[in-house]
Amino acid sequence: MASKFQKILEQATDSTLVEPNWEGIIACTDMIRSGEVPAKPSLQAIRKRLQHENPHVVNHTLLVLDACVKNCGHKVHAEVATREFMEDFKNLVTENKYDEVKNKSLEMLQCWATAFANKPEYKMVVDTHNLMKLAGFDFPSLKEADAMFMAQVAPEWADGPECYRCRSIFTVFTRKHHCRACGQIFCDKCSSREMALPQFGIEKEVRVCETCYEKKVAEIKE
Ligand SMILES: O=P(O)(O)O[C@@H]1[C@H](O)[C@H](OP(=O)(O)O)[C@@H](O)[C@H](O)[C@H]1O
Ligand SMILES: [Zn+2]
Ligand SMILES: [Zn+2]
Repeated sequence: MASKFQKILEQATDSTLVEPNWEGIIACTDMIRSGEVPAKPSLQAIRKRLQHENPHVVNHTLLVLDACVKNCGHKVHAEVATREFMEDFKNLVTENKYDEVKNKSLEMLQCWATAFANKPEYKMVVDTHNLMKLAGFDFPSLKEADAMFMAQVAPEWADGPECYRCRSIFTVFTRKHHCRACGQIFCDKCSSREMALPQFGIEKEVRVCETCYEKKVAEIKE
């Protein structure tokens, strides 16, 4: 499994990419979020990729990591909030010589530490942030989308025999699909819309259900 994830991760973080490979990034988060690959080996693959000597690879990997933290919930948070992961992540700021890598790492740590401020199970992230602040590292101010992330973390994908909205039973012809916003399971008819989810760091349009789509349209009209 991890090898399939490794392949997708390498495509999503290829050194020749001149802009984010959102298909690849979403494919990584979907594999973890759907449970197709276990979080632990996937985050170890990400952690290893963050040590790559090419700064472009590291920057693309940081985008994958940020999307995983914002979309895959506790199973990823638990892997990030470990001493080993935080030690490596801190080194991206203290050891990496590329400013783009340093700044992106500081921005991500700031967002996570803020989102995890009241979650003792992720104390390692908050402590790392505080220690680096005390050491004089200059953290950027939180982006609005990151503040939204603090309010709502993408829920785990639901499973079930029928569409959450119209209750039609899944068959070989009525396939299962998931809404990237609410994580519920739907038939194609009830989840044929697509939209970006900035609150989860997703800038590419992804599949969402009718309800989440209509909610977003209503918000924009307000
Ligand atoms: O098409 P299938 O072989 O049934 O596989 C489904 C697709 O991968 C769906 O992706 P999508 O939500 O992007 O459509 C995913 O949400 C379902 O969990 C999978 O069962
Ligand atoms: Zn339906
Ligand atoms: Zn939804």
